[in-house]
Amino acid sequence: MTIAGTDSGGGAGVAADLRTMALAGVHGCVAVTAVTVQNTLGVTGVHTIPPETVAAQIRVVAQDIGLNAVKTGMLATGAIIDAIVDVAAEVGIGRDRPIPLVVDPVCASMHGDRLLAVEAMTALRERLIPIATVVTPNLDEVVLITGIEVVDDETQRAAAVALHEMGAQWAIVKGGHLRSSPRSADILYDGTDFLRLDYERIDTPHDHGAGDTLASAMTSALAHGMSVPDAARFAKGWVSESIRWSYPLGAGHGPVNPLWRVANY
Ligand SMILES: Nc1ncnc2c1ncn2[C@@H]1O[C@H](COP(=O)(O)OP(=O)(O)O)[C@@H](O)[C@H]1O
Ligand SMILES: Cc1ncc(COP(=O)(O)OP(=O)(O)O)c(N)n1
Repeated sequence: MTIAGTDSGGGAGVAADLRTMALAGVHGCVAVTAVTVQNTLGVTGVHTIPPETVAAQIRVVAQDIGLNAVKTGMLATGAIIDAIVDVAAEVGIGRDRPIPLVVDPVCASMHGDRLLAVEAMTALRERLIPIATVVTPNLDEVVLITGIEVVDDETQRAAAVALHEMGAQWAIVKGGHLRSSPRSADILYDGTDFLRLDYERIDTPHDHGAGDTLASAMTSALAHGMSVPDAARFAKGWVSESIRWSYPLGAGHGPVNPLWRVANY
């Protein structure tokens, strides 16, 4: 299941998650948190869904279809986070529970449009991250959550340690925004070992939805029963090729393209 917002441009959020989940061989269910008015140039409107409706979407799917793994994306408000954390305890989602939880702590779009209210940062830090099986921030989110500015490998590792100490079972600090590096390397940490997930940096402005695609590929792999390190390796390869095959849609940042798996270009 993806618990996330919609993107009218179809590049990020629920649309990106469902594309990847389908191609990765799992049936994706949806709990919508917000409707965004969005294209490749940015977000111009947000309409949030009532927290009890978000919780109800999760509950009815858990009770009927069942859940093998869950991912969160744009959550919009602290009240929505509180509702998700409460229903997660009720149906068994989260670390040390039967259903693994991947938390992509989406705070803003790549254009700087706020997707999580400032008041929600405390609930994110103190309630959601502590129940995450894996948390997957980009570097802007790392600063907002931990106060650590990542500039190199050492600070990237320090951020992963801080997120683990906040309660996440595993932390992946994504290096996509570390443009000074010729590689695009993410660091995975479980409290003991660091795993570096390294890939060439692909030179394209069309990377909209990359973070969602990484997290939903990882969620799909966890739903198939893979371990977290194997799921992270799978997701890294998946998102890298999706960026390679991204396309120039609209006047801004076009979407990444998980259809590389099936399309004959
Ligand atoms: N230009 C790029 N080339 C290769 N991989 C990239 C590139 N940009 C981002 N990635 C990878 O895509 C994933 C999403 O990263 P990032 O862009 O930092 O997240 P977000 O979309 O949340 O801002 C990470 O695995 C990151 O390393
Ligand atoms: C509805 C919605 N959810 C998430 C995002 C951010 O997506 P992300 O994959 O982090 O990609 P970029 O914003 O970096 O393209 C979004 N924009 N909209």
